[in-house]
Amino acid sequence: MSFSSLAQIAPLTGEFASPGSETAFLHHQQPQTQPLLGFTLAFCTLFYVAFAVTDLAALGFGEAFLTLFSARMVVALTAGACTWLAYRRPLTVPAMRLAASVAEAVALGCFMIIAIYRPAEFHWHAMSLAIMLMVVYLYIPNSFVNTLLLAFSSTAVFVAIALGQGRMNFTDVVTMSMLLFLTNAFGALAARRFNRISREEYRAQVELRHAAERDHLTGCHNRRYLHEKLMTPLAQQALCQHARVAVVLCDIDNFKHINDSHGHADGDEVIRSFARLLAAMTREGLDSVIRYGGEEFLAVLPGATLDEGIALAERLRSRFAAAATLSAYGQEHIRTTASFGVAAGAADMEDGPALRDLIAAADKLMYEAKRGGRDCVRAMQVL
Ligand SMILES: Nc1nc2c(ncn2[C@@H]2O[C@H](COP(=O)(O)OP(=O)(O)OP(=O)(O)O)[C@@H](O)[C@H]2O)c(=O)[nH]1
Repeated sequence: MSFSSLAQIAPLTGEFASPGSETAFLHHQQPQTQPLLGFTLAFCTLFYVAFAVTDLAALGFGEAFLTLFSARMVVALTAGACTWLAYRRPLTVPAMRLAASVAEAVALGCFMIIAIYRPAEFHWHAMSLAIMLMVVYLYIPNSFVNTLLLAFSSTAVFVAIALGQGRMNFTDVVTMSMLLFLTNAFGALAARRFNRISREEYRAQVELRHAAERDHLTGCHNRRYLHEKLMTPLAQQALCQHARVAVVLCDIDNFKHINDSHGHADGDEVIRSFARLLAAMTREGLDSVIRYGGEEFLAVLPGATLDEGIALAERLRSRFAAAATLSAYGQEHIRTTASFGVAAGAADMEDGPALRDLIAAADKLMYEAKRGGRDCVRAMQVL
């Protein structure tokens, strides 16, 4: 199944409907979103503090000014701490969202105090709130639901304060409420659009990577993946963490005969069923299964001993020989066998053999198995 069909985007939020896809996306975005959170909070904090000048102009120096200044300082400290965390610490996605939500809630909460202390300027406050809402919707990375809750609840509180103070006439309150509602509506639509576009872009990237690294017929990795992901010095270093490695090279027996007698479509079915068996018998996320040639497969088993490699090959051999593949049109059962070459060695960069040497050894062993009558396993420890 393709990633597109798995990773559906929810129409309401613009986020992936499946939590697994959403988490994978957020992890992928983390290196960009964390500095963005830090930058946006630092930038907004500067303005928040600078606007203390307007408190001074409106209230003069006194108790009310100092109260508002303290509120602005609380925002600066909270946002400052979150900025520091965003720049200095490798945050998890939930931690980053918590930091964003806390900073937003404190800033919007303190803004309500400012509105209460400066009731004569509600028109200006409404404009400031509209700008803050846009920042919340578009610049501070957070989940769509968190964003919506914070933005709508702060708007509701703000309108309630305006009504409670009774200094604005009814028409102004209605106009202001409608304008703020419009700000929220367009903010939410823009956030949803941004969510959708960034996820569609990510999905396209995953699909492209998948197409470049996978074999179309079986879904197994292809030779490009083997060379670019498993045989690089970096991959070899990662392999060294496992101390040892085994490889199993498998080749379906007399495959040309299957093609000749049943046709290529049935031949494809046999290849697919062998690939499914191999994928089911290897460890997901640790072993790599590669379609090495037409009817040849390679399994790379990090951490496996020679005996473990042989055990896997034997299990595969007996299961495949016993199983029958249903032909493409479901009319026949096709039976065949496979031959295996297993090579294992230490994954030590200095002294141990490289993956390339193990594959070459397994290849020779597989041909020995062919010469030995097929449907058998040949194995060797490569020092
Ligand atoms: N149906 C199908 N056939 C393929 C595919 N890739 C390669 N082949 C065929 O697989 C056959 C492999 O034949 P051979 O290399 O002679 O091997 P074999 O008949 O399995 O003989 P042994 O390996 O000696 O047991 C060739 O006829 C290829 O055309 C594929 O994707 N689908």
